[in-house]
Formats: sequence, structure tokens, C-alpha cells
Amino acid sequence: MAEILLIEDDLTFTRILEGFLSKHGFQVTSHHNGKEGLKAFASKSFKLVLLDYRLPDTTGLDILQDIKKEGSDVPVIIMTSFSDIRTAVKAIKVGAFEYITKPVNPDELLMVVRQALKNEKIVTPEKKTAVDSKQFVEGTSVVAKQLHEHVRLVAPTNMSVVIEGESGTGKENVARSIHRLSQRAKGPFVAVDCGALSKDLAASELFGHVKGAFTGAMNDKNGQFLEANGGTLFLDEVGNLSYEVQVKLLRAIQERIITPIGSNKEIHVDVRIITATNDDLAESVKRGQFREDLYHRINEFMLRVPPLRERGDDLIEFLNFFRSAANQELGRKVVRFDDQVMNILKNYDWPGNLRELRNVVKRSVLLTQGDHVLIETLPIEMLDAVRNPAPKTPTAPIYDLKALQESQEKEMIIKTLQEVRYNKSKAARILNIDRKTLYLKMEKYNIE
Ligand SMILES: Nc1ncnc2c1ncn2[C@@H]1O[C@H](COP(=O)(O)OP(=O)(O)OP(=O)(O)O)[C@@H](O)[C@H]1O
Repeated sequence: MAEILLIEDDLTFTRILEGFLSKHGFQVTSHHNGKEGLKAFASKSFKLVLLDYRLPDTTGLDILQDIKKEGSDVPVIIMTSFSDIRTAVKAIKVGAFEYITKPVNPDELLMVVRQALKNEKIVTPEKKTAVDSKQFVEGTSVVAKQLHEHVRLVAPTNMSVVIEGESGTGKENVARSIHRLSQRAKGPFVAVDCGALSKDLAASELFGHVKGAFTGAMNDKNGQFLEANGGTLFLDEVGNLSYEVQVKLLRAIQERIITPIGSNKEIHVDVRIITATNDDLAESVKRGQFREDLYHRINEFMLRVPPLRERGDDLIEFLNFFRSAANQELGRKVVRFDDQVMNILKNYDWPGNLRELRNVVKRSVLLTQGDHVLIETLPIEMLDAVRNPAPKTPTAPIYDLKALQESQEKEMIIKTLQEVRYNKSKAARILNIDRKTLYLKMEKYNIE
């Protein structure tokens, strides 16, 4: 019987979850604050953690970081209110298996719990069978076409590729496409989520170790470099690697040699490196957090995966794709989305991108009784977000051209900053002004 650690401060909800999960064959241990929850986690081996985002003494994000710091790969599911969704997306970045929104739907919870218990997220060697490209949506928007053209151009080369994009935009899928279209397609594709690796374990995860190299190294272990030999190694969230690991990584890429921790043996490896990041690596280089030499070595070609809100009608293709997938998974026969639903989905800004879209569609399919998705199945907060968008800056009087221009300029700066998650260099580039001008304008318009 799989044992689940539940960290949730709402006592009634805790009791409901305990009852529901034990009815489905799980054993649940509950704690109502972060401190006790972490203590329980350290004292026993759980198969899964269900974590509330807002706790009385801390946040679910901090607990998650503590759990991951210890090098644990126990899957963690964050339960969050819809308004915290941006934070939930951040939680995925630091290694949460999945997030679900409150009010929690029991069937959805059960589905995610079962998936998490089959957890293969941190390291997922590509299955030996070829991946069918029909499993993906390419999209027909201008940005999608350009992305896939670049993928097709770079794939057959041996160039190292950096894939930049917000969380959940499909960077791993792009990396898999490059591998599939490359001359290494018959070799392994190994994905490593560097965001979920603790500082201490990252080197051993990547380069392997020999028995006795450190406390807990009970046997020799092949690192993911060796697992990927002859194929492609995909390093997700590469910006999270510590400086020391970056040094080792540079050597592995430059000299094609790795040395497992605790060994003197040099092993020759032939691996193509694809990395992904949702930080601006060039900025991290400037701040001294990412080695410049490594940056140039991994960045022989850069691809940007656009956020969903920039992909126009691709949204419809994705919707139908995720609807079919949900039908198949849940044994449903939902054929379409109601017009009202479409209207909401098209006007929502999707901060969690494809991952959020997939979850919303799956949840709606699950809650749909008939053959088409009705508005009642959408999260209420999503309807609110679309119907009552955050107030914009007051409209300037139409006769005052200067005021009108300034108001539009301010709005454009805010919008761009939000889109690039307040990365000022990127915003300045998009707005076609230099950084100093951007800072001056931010000061002028009182933009924090
Ligand atoms: N082209 C696509 N067609 C269909 N589904 C896709 C496509 N790209 C991504 N997805 C789905 O969207 C979800 C998020 O994708 P993925 O994990 O690749 O995003 P990511 O950008 O790597 O996220 P993160 O930044 O969190 O690592 C996954 O469920 C994935 O299967």
C-alpha cells in the first residue's frame, strides 16, 4: 500500500482527502504545517507528498525546495488556488511532479496521484521504440512554423542547442524532435531535470560515481552522460547547475571525457547536448552565475519556444489534441467545446502554457457529462480572470495626444515586462530601446 504524506492546514479538507485516498487503497499520514510535515518526511520513506501551497508557517514552494535539496526524487504534488497558478508553475520548475488547483476535484486528484506514483519525471530515457511525430502538434502560426523550420535545420547537425522559453511551452518536446530528426535518432535520448537535482547529487547524477565515493554511494553508478552515449543528453533548467558542476560539464563537452566521482578513470563519451532554460542565460552570465565559456559552448544555436498566448490559432489545435488524449485516457467521448468555452479559452493568457492547457482540458473532459464541454467545467477563477481582467491604466483623454502617447507607452512597457517575466534586457530588446532608456521610462511611469 503506497504511503502518502499530506501537508495541509485545513482540517476538514484533510479529513476528506484522508477518507477519499484510503478508500482507494492509499495510506495517508497528515500534518498541518510545514515544519511538522518536513520532520515527518525526514523520518520515514513516503512514496508521494501532497502539499498545500499556503501553509501557516511557510509556503509549499519552500517545503518543496527543502525536499529537493536533500536529493529526494519522491514526487510532490502541489495543491494551489487558481490565483497562485504562476507560483505553481514555478513549483514545477523546482521539481514538483504536478500541480492541481483547488477546489480539488477527487477524480482529478486520483488521476494525478496514480500518475505520480509511476513517476519517471527526473530522468526519462527515451523508450527504444521510435516516437511518432503524430503525437505532437506542430501548429501553423507564424512563430510555430519558424520554430519547426529551425528545428529541421539544426537537427541533422551535431550543434549544441539552447532552447529558451517559459515554463510549460514544450521545450522538452522540441528537444525530442531534434533528437528524432538527427542522425542519432537510433541512440538514446536522456532527459535530466537539473532543476530537480540537489547541488550535492548533480555531479554524480551526470557523471556517475564509484562505490564508496561518498556516504550513501553503495554501488558504482553510471551517470546520465554515459547513459546518453551515442545519443542526445537533454539538460532541462541548465541554469540551475552549480558553478562546480558547470566546470565539469564544460570539460565533458569540450574534451568528450568524463570522470565518475571518486574515480581516476577517464571515460570517452559521444553525446550531443541540448539544454533548456526559462531564465535568460546571457543575463546569468553577466551576473556571474553562469560560466561564459560554457554558455558559448552549449549555445551554438538558440531556439525560442513561444508562449501559448503568442501562438494564435495553434490554441485550437492544441485543444483538440489534449481533448482526444483526455478522452482516450479517461474513456470519454467528448467531441467539442461549447462556443462560450472557446471564447474564454481564447481570451485567457495561459501563464502555465501547454501544461496548464493540458490540465484544464483534462479536468473539463473529466467533468463533462455529455459530448461537449460546457462552461461550468472551467475553473471559476479562470472565468473571473477573463471576465474581470486586472484594471489597466486609466485611459487618457482623447484630445491630449502627449498623454495618450505616454499612456500607450506605459501600457506597452508593462505588457512586455510581464511577457518576459520582468527580464529587463529582453524587454528592452523587444521594445527596441536600450536598457538605460527602459530604466528611465520605468522610473518615469512608476513601474516597479
Ligand atoms: N508540440 C506539442 N504537442 C502536444 N503536446 C505538447 C507539445 N509540446 C508540449 N506538449 C505537452 O505540454 C506539456 C509541457 O511540455 P514540456 O514539459 O515539454 O514543457 P517545458 O517547456 O519543457 O516545461 P518546463 O519549462 O517546465 O520544463 C507536456 O505535457 C507535453 O507533453
